[in-house]
Amino acid sequence: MEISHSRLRFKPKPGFQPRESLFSASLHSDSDSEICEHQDGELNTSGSSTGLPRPSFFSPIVSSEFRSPEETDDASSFWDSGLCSPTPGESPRSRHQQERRANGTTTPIPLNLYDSDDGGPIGNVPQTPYTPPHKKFRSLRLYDTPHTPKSLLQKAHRRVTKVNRAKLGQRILDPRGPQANVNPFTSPEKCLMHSGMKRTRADLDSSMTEDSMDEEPPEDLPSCKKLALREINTSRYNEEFHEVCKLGDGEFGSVYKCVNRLDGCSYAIKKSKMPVAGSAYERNALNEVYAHAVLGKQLHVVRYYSAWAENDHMYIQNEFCNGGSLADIVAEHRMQGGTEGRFHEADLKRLMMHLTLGLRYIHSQGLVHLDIKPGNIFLQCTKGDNSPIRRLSESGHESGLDLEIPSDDDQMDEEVGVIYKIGDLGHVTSTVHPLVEEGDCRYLPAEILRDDFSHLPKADIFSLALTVFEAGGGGDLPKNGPEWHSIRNGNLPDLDHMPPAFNLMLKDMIKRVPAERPSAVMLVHNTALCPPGLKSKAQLRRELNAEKFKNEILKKKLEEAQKKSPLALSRLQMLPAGKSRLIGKKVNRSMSTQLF
Ligand SMILES: Nc1ncnc2c1ncn2[C@@H]1O[C@H](COP(=O)(O)OP(=O)(O)OP(=O)(O)O)[C@@H](O)[C@H]1O
Repeated sequence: MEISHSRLRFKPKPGFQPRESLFSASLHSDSDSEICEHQDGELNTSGSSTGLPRPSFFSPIVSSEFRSPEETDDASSFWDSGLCSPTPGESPRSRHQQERRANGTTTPIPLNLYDSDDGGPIGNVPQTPYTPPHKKFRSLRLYDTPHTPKSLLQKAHRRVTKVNRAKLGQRILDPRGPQANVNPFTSPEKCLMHSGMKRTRADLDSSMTEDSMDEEPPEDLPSCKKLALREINTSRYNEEFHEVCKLGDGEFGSVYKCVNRLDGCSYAIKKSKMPVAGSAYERNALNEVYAHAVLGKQLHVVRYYSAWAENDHMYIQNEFCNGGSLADIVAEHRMQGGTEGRFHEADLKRLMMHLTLGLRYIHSQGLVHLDIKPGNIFLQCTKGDNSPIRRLSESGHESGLDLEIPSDDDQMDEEVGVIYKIGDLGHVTSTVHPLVEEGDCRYLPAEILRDDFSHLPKADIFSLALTVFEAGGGGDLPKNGPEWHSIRNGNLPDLDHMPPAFNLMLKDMIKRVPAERPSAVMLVHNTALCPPGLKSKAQLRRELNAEKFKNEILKKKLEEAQKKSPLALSRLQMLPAGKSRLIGKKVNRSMSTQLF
């Protein structure tokens, strides 16, 4: 199977005009916005290989006239980094994908294209040059996110009051356009609460489809179109956070450890490397925010606090994971080599269980992650040693089978040791109407490349197996070639330090036929992860509660019986169990006998 070709699926609307060429009309000629359409609405962007020019509507061009020096630097460093071509008209994402593909680190990405800004009809964008965000827009922020600290809400409220409450009120009630985003991943109930009106799952699902994203919403429903980021620019980063250090760089953003000036807690704040407002990245960045807002409440998913747009950059405030990423640990292990160069049995089982619980939660919300890999797994080390490596080798070697099975209701403070968390939700999509952007090809199952999205949760299961295999010392995973295909045909070498049941479970998880792979729910109960007799704290707590409940019921029954007939009961209580009467058994009524 050929796995390195590039396709971008695109459904042009009648009267389509590339947005970038519209808002940067003063800077670029029309030739920049040439689009080459193939049959079936497929666009070929790999201009170099086909001789076809690339489309320009992904170009994240923001007029430098309107950028601050800092922004200009950020943008130019992005160009310099080689992640994106400064050539007008070239898609930064497609260019990056080409590079990753050249390095063999990714597979073709059938990216569904929309208007880069609001997913809606592009033709209704006023044909005026791009104007910088007006001051009054600063007062609008993503204040309705579930985890925004109260103080920020109050602060935002105060600012709103200062600006002009009456005017803003008019804006919020303005029927012409959206005043707050509608999260496409929220459940119908939440959306109902948000909108104050009834919406069915079908309504919501349809809001995720390509076509409906381009349609005008019905009059009585809140618009699913997005507020452009530049409309909700605010200034929070320096005002509310003290930047401690850079934690790392990703494809789209840099992540910084920051301390909130008010609550004194550390957070990981991801800042997009380049201005995303109006670019192809805006959709991706918003997708990550939507997913985090819906999923960030589970112990094994990196927690989300808030997100905002600042200088057209996207900022996402997440839980700070003090143990770094699993990829860092795997890299360290490799350097150590030998038997030290891998997770030991207990650690590997723990890793598998935590990630399975995270996936079980994500899948239960009707969503899939689609980019499970060591680089997207983060470690939280609680109580004591902050060094995950030391902690891991200690628990693996000395404490034997240190397996606890945390459940959703387990509290963080009860956990000692390492907690694994699923992060980087940029690829998350709905299972009902998926908009699939493929993740890292090393962890990707073959069916995704065939555009078979009928069992998306099983794609996560496949990636999880390979992630665990790598952490268990399975070695570098192939990016393509015969080995890549061999794994997709169900051939995974055994991890020699793991029991046969565990190796069998990994093999089940990578089965060729996705439907035959176990679900996350099944994995949680797999005896290879949860041996019989080994009960989690939560399980023990549940059983204890059930016994307490039974006791309460028995007590009540006893009290009632005592009230009804205290004498009879006391007699009964005195009788030995199983025997009603010792004297006069065969006589219908008791008789008193006179001895003298
Ligand atoms: N919550 C976090 N806590 C601690 N460190 C983090 C956190 N999130 C990210 N990092 C660090 O920042 C680096 C980059 O983050 P991340 O991978 O999420 O960025 P990205 O732009 O989404 O990358 P990509 O899309 O290429 O996977 C990570 O490798 C990790 O070291």
